Amino acid sequence: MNPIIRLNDVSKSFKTQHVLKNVSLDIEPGEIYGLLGPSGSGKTTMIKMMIGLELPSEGTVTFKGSELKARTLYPSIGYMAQSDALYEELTARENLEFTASLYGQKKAQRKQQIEKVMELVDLLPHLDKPVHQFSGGMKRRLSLAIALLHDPDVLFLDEPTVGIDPVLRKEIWDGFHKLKKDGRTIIITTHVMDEAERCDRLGLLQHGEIISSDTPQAIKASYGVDSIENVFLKNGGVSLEN
Ligand SMILES: Nc1ncnc2c1ncn2[C@@H]1O[C@H](COP(=O)(O)OP(=O)(O)OP(=O)(O)O)[C@@H](O)[C@H]1O
Repeated sequence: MNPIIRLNDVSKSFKTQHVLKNVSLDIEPGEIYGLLGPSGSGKTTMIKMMIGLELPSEGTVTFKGSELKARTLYPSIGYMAQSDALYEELTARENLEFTASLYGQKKAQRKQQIEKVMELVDLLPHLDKPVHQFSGGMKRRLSLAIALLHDPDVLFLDEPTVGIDPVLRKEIWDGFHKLKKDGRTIIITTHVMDEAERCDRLGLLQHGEIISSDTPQAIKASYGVDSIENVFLKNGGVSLEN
């Protein structure tokens, strides 16, 4: 099977700072792939390169076997950035309507799709509330709903559950697993250990390098530790959740 995304010997520098070094990675269709690493290890940079928002300094990135092209890429991906890009004065519905109009969704289809994604993130009762009245966690969930609105087959989620309590986080993860069952591919960055364990495979980033890319079980077994956190500690790193 061809990978959805392939990073081939990718390095990225900002001026003299080498953020990623010789990263090679395949993301397979239908998997939930987690990028895990300490703050500043390059997770966001890597996601941005996968969707063409940053260019590699060296190496290549391909999407479904071809070089990245906005025209083919953007209709099939959903991206949730680390900071919410919401219109605070508008209601949740108006924010969603605006995005749906950019994707050219028909009015009849829009209403149903808006309700479906708001249900998934447990915000349906707040559809007509202005966004400035939302809590931080509600804004994250609305951003996630926006990323899902055009039914993309590949989702890039940069710390989607920051500020979301554990109960709701579990519900959102149940939603991710439903999307996966539907055949979607999900690439997600996280600092949270219980989320890491819910991924099919993990890429562990440390000092700009992928130190491991495998299932959580296989990674723990190869380091002889009982938690992913301990893989970093054993590798001379720091705790991830502080
Ligand atoms: N546009 C940029 N210009 C200069 N430096 C940048 C730029 N984007 C990222 N960096 C630097 O690259 C490094 C990696 O940043 P990145 O945001 O990818 O890390 P991260 O692992 O996602 O961190 P966090 O978990 O804190 O979000 C950081 O030192 C950051 O300051």
